[in-house]
Amino acid sequence: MNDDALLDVSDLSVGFEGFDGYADVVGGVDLHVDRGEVVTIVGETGCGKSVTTKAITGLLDEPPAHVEGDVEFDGMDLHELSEAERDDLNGDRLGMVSQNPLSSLNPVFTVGEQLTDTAQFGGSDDAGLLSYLRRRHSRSERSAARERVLEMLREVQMPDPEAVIDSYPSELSGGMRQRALIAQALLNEPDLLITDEPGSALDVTVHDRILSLITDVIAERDMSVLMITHDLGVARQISDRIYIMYGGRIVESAPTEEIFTDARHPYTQGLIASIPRLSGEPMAGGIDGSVPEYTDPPTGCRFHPRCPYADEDCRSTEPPRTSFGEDAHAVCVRHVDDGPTPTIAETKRRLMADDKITETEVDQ
Ligand SMILES: Nc1ncnc2c1ncn2[C@@H]1O[C@H](COP(=O)(O)OP(=O)(O)OP(=O)(O)O)[C@@H](O)[C@H]1O
Ligand code: NI
Repeated sequence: MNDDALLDVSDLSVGFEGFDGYADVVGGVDLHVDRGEVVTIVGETGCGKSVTTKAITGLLDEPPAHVEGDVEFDGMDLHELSEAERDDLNGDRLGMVSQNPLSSLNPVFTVGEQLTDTAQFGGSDDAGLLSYLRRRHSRSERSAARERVLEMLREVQMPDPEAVIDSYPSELSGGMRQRALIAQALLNEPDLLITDEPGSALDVTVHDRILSLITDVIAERDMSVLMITHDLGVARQISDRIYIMYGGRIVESAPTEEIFTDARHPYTQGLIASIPRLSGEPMAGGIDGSVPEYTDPPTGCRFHPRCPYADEDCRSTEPPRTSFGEDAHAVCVRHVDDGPTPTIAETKRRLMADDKITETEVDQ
């Protein structure tokens, strides 16, 4: 679809078998990240951002997950690769920083052992293979790799890197573990870095520091980045282009500034109206309601139960996708229909009016 695309995802869908039935989480996701481009996926908690990135990087167990669609990285179809080829790619050309550093670092090896393996052998986590590879490589190669790890730990501003390199993950604070993971992802100078809300599990100041670290390392490198965040303000600071996700669907995408000047989807507009800096007086509590139940999702447009413009069409039919220029689109019936065109001001007015109605109902 796009010659410049380093990562090209089309029609990705992910569901999970579970006790409550089949959860139809992600569907119809098309996205691309061009060479040198920084792209974010933004959406509320539970909207399917992590599931999307895990499906892209092959981190979901199938079953219970069912993944369909095409994922191409530099022209290679990722689903066609063997597990070994995939491991090679993952620690080498594709760096991943996950939302939960504890589950990504192995508790039984020191930070130095794990990162030095990554520096020498890429992304394999096969213990047998790793010990074989270690025996085959010389001590001088090992110590050169360790030196590289130390350098990278310094670059991510790890406090006391000489001590940290011989520590176990459990001996580090949450922020330090996150820094170790960022260092690991960058060790082999990946072409694409995928980061899933780095630091979101940490307290606000540590989170802010991790974000500013990520911003710095991105600025210093010519790599492509796919970053997940629930914070539109962060996306604005960092990215060239933004995808807005709701209920496992991409509902809008556009170059970053266009999202803020010309937001076209009522959900995007609601998110913008919730940011104090952008909207003057923000809507208290954001958009009313919560993300859908994936075992029984709303019919038609998944956003319709929360949308201040929803009508019968929205409840009964899948919304169409409308393009605006080359690189922007919105998935909302209002853009092909005669109804009111959503503007941020109008959406905010309606959402706040909805708030009031709910409050009165509660009072009674
Ligand atoms: N392994 C799994 N099995 C079943 N359901 C899952 C699994 N992983 C995720 N889900 C469900 O998929 C939905 C989307 O989850 P996901 O983690 O992608 O959200 P998110 O947008 O990353 O949210 P957050 O901002 O909180 O990280 C949730 O309802 C979640 O319960
Ligand atoms: Ni997530």
